[in-house]
Amino acid sequence: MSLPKEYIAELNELNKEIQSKNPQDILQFCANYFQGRLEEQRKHQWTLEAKAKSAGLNLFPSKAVRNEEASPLLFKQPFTNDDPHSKHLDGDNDAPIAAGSSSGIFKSGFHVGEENKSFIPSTIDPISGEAPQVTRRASNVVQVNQQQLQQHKVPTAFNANRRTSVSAETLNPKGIKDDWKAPVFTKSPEQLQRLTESVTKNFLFSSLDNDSLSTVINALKEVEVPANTDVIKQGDEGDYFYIVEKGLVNFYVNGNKVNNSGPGSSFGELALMYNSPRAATATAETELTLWALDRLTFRRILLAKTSKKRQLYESFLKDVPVLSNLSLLERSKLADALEAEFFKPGDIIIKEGEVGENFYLISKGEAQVFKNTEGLVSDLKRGDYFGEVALLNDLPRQASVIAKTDVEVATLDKRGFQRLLGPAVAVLKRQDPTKH
Ligand SMILES: Nc1ncnc2c1ncn2[C@@H]1O[C@@H]2COP(=O)(O)O[C@H]2[C@H]1O
Ligand SMILES: Nc1ncnc2c1ncn2[C@@H]1O[C@@H]2COP(=O)(O)O[C@H]2[C@H]1O
Repeated sequence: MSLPKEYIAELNELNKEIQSKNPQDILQFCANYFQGRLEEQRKHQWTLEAKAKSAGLNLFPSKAVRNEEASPLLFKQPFTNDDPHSKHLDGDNDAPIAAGSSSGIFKSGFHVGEENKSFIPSTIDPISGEAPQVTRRASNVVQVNQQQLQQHKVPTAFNANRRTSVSAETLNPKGIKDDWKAPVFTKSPEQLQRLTESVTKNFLFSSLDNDSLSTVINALKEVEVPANTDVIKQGDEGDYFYIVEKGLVNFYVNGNKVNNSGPGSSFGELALMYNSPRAATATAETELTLWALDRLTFRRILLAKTSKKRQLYESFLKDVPVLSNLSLLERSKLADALEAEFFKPGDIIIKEGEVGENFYLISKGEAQVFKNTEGLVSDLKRGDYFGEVALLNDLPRQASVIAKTDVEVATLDKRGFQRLLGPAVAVLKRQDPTKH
């Protein structure tokens, strides 16, 4: 008997993931991977079912009596709800969405291409780890130290090799009622103003509608961290996601400095997204002002929103030839960062000589490339890309790109381009149209 096609396709994807991530704990990696795939598929199915239902169709008649409030999910979870591994002290029992602990989608600077890695100094963590005292500066500003941060870090017996936490509660698709309410930390007008500035600098928040944005802003808690303090320790369980308002943070993996980040950036998303141990130690180089978002609000609001985009773009990205070397996880992260833009026939999408800020993939329609000196140089269709030359070489736009029909593009800004295209960058460089 030959094996089912879908099974072979899944295994091929998994093999690619394993090749690119080279995980140490193969079984845990595979478990996470398949749990992520299962959840994606289940969510997709659930969305289809909900859409069909609103159109008066019943896609799955045998499930017609499903009790939505009690069980929003269409398929059975592989582990039961009372699986001991799904319990967290904060009552959060959300499930992972994908596998691996690689670079984040939310902060610039990780996931840099090979050529950028050489800029990262390899220094040893100089941090003493001594815990200063906790002081309260104002009722709604908490000054923390390691000891206090440690209090958030629940299971003390946390084991990196434990089975991934799984339960019936996932990202809670819209419309499903439950008792969860995001925390609210009252803020002064001055805090609100500072927070709004930090939040608007962070592209993660750009996809939020007004309600979600206000939920997140309410739920953020201001945290002051003294210099030389570990905000996150590699291997711990994830509790908070952080946005940096002021100061500098260094990241260390196995004692080696791998990265740093400053105001407007964010960190601590990987463990919350993938239910994996913290991938790095984050240490305050200077005194920090951070905004902390609890794990559940992060997953329920921020992650749920980005997942929508993921569903929208993932199948398109699979068919883009230049991205064929990207792993499933890399494609998911790219999908999260893409924004749709629409053009009418004759619209100038890119103008020769201007400064380049974006990279484009055509998801619908056709466009044409013109050079002032040569006229029409090429035609572009769905799956083609443009706008890479200026970004790769720090040059002005080398040609104009004009919509021939109605065009929809998926666009990525410069930071996303450098951070998220991974192995595709080498292909883009090889195919540079100005060098052929
Ligand atoms: N090179 C890196 N590898 C892993 N994590 C990094 C890196 N640079 C920055 N980080 C951040 O460090 C954080 C540590 O906690 P998380 O794993 O939750 O999320 C991680 C990322 O946000
Ligand atoms: N022959 C060509 N010369 C220059 N740009 C081209 C050519 N063919 C296609 N292009 C695309 O047109 C884009 C114009 O903006 P960029 O220079 O950023 O990137 C360019 C390429 O993606």
